[in-house]
Amino acid sequence: MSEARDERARDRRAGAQREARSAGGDAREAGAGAGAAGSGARGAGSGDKSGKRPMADGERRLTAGERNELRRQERRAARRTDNAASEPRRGSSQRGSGGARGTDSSRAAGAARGGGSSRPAGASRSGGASRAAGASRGGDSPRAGGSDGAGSPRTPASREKAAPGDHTGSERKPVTASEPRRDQGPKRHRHREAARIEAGDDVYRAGFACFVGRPNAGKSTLTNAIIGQKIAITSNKPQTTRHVIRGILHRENAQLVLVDTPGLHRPRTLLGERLNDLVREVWSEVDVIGVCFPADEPVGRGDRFISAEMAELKATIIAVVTKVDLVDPATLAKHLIAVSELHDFADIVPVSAVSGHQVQTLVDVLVKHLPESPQLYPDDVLTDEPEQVLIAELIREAALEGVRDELPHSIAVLVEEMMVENGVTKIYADLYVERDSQKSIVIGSRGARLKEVGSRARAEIESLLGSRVYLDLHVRVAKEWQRDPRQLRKLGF
Ligand SMILES: Nc1nc2c(ncn2[C@@H]2O[C@H](COP(=O)(O)OP(=O)(O)OP(=O)(O)O)[C@@H](O)[C@H]2O)c(=O)[nH]1
Repeated sequence: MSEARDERARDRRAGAQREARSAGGDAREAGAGAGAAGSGARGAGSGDKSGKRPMADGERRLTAGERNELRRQERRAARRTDNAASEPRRGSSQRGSGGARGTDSSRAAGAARGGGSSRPAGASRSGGASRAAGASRGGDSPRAGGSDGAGSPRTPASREKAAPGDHTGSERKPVTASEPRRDQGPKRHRHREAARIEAGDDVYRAGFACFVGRPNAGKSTLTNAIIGQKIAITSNKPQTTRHVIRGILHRENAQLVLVDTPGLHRPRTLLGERLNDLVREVWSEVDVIGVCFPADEPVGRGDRFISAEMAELKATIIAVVTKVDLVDPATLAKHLIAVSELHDFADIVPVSAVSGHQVQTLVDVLVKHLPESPQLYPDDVLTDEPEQVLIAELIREAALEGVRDELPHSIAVLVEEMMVENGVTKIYADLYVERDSQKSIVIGSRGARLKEVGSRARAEIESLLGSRVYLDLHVRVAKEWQRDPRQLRKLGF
C-alpha cells in the first residue's frame, strides 16, 4: 500500500513539475502584461519597481514547482547525510547526547513563549481544572483507564494486526509525518509502552503529535505557542490552515514534532476533499492526537463526529480544551465534563494558547505519550517547512485580515522567486483570487489595500528571516482554482 502511495506521490510530483514548467511561460507573460498595464496590482516593495533581474541569453528562471522540487531533493540528501552521521549515536548512547543537546533549544523555546512557566496562570482554574478533568473522568465516566493506554478498553482493529517486535527505537529515522515510516514494516503501537513508563524517567522520547478539531478551535495558535515561533498562520476565519506544517520542540529528554493540520470540515470543493484526505493521512501516522474543544463554544455535533473518528486510530488520544481564558471556572468545569463524556481520552488538558496557561503542562502530557526513540531532527531545526511555503503563508495571513464572506477561501499565494541582493531578500509573490471582482477588493482603491497587506506581510517575513525584505506582490485571477485539479497542483495542493 505504501508502495502505491509512493508511486502516487511520484506521479503527483512529476505532474506538478510538468505543470509548473508549462505554467511558467504563461505566468511570466501574464506578469509582464499586468506590470505594464497597472502599477496598482503591484505593491508593498520599496524601490526596484522595474521587476525581476534580467536574464542572460539562454538562461531561464526555475518555476516555483521546480525550485521546490530542488529544495526537496536537497533536504532529502541532507537528511540522508544526517542519518549516516548520526548512525553511531543511535540506541542507548543517544540519550546521553540528547540531554546535552536538548537543553539550550528547549530553554530558548520557553523564553520565546514569554513565560514558559509550567505553573498555570490562574490558580483557581489551573489546578482546579486539571483536577476537575481527572475527577470527571474518574467520577462521571465508568471508564477509569487514566492515562495508561494499556488500561483502556478501546482496542483499535489496527493494533490487533500489528506484528510484535517489529519496531525498536534504534530503527527510527528522521522522517516526516507525511512521509510514513515505510522502512519499518508493519507498525506496532508504541504509545502503550510509552505510557507505561512514568513521565520524568530518564528515557529519551521522540515522536509526532497533532491537534485536530473543528475549524477555528485554536489548533494553529496552540502549535505556535508550543514551538515558540510562528510556524503556522492563524486568523479568525474558519479553515485558515491549508498545509501540513511540522514544528519541532526540543527538550532535554524529548523531541516533540507537532504537525499542524487543516480542520476537518464538510468539503464543498476539490480543495476541501484534498485537505480532508491530508488530515486523515496525518492522523494515521502520528503517535499522539490532541482533540481540541474550544471552551467558549458548547460541545456540538462536529466535536462528536471527530471524537468518534478517533476510535479507530492507533495513536493515543487526549482532549485539549482550548481558549480557557474566554470562560469563567464554572463554565469550564461543565465543559470539561461534557468533553470527558465524548470519548475515553487518555488525558484532558485545559489550556489557553493566548495567556500561556497550562501550555507547558500540555507539552508534558504530549511527551509522556511519545514512544522511546532517538532524536528525529537536528537540534536547531524548528520546522522542516521550506521558507517559501512559510512566506507564502504569512502573505496569505496578511491578506485574510479584513476580508469576509467567501473571499478568504478564494485567496492563495505562491512565492515565484526569492533572491538576496546587497543584504536584502527580494521576494516576488503572486496572490491568487478566483474572480475579477475579488481582485479589485484585494487591491483596494488605488492599490491601498494591497499596500497594507504587503507592509503587514513584510514585517512578519523580516522577523522570520531576520533580514530586510523587498516584497513584490502581484494579484492574479485563477478562475475557480479550488475546483480545478490543474490549478490546485500549481498552487501546491
Ligand atoms: N482568546 C483566545 N483566543 C484564541 C486562543 N487560541 C486561538 N485563539 C483565536 O481563535 C482563532 C482561531 O485560531 P486558529 O489557531 O487559527 O484556529 P485553527 O483551529 O487552527 O483554525 P483552522 O485553521 O480554521 O482549522 C484566532 O483568532 C485565534 O487568535 C486562546 O487560547 N484564547
